[in-house]
Amino acid sequence: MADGTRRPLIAGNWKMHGLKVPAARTLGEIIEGYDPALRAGVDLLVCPPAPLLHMFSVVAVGSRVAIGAQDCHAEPLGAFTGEVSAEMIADAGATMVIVGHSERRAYCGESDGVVRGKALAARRARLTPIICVGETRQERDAGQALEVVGTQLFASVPDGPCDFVVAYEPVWAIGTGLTPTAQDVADMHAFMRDGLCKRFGAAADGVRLLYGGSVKPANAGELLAIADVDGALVGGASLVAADFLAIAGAAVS
Ligand SMILES: O=C(CO)COP(=O)(O)O
Repeated sequence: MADGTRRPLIAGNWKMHGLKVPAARTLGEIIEGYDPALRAGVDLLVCPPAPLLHMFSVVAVGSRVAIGAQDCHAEPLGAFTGEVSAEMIADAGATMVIVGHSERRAYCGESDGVVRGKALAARRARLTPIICVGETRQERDAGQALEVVGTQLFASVPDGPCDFVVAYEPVWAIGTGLTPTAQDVADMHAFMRDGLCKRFGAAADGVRLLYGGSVKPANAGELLAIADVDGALVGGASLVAADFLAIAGAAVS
């Protein structure tokens, strides 16, 4: 549960889902459902695939639903075929960007150093990075979850201001319907908060720590009630407006 000074954030990571007509319909439903009661207590962010960023940003103007990207390149421009810079994302109207998602770490070989470079690029372009960390099943079973996440966090988060969000997403909980116990999430989030406070001092109290991995309307209440869980990074359930809004509702109830 956010402690009162941190406004909860419910972020939808659409991954590689979304063609413009049905996607615009879903975004419209999310905007419509973001009623005054939700607006008073929770921030909403939708992260569509890059080709939809500009359209989504235009559609969302005035709605207070924020739009974010799923990745960015570390360089502002250059000969990097197929890549999208943080500046381009900001230019498209987005305000946040996910970096270091475990799917990119696994499929694109992104190291902590690469992720830190992307977080710095986000800062340069005045985007808020959502820096993702999380252990594999094997690492958790070996009792190494805290150590692995602590190392990722330390090496992926850049020095400087506390202008970032962190998402703890256990790899084994993503898209599987499995979630850690409430105690395991509480322990991990307390551990991350402690690590950030040791490094950044009191400013780290303001950093929002999201949980991600099989968040659904049915389990959102329990997960969001955990101390130091300041919101959720939602995959599959964010593709259905009613489910995404129900998860947001759980953040304010
Ligand atoms: O990877 C995720 C969000 O970034 C989580 O995905 P699911 O909610 O589909 O498990």
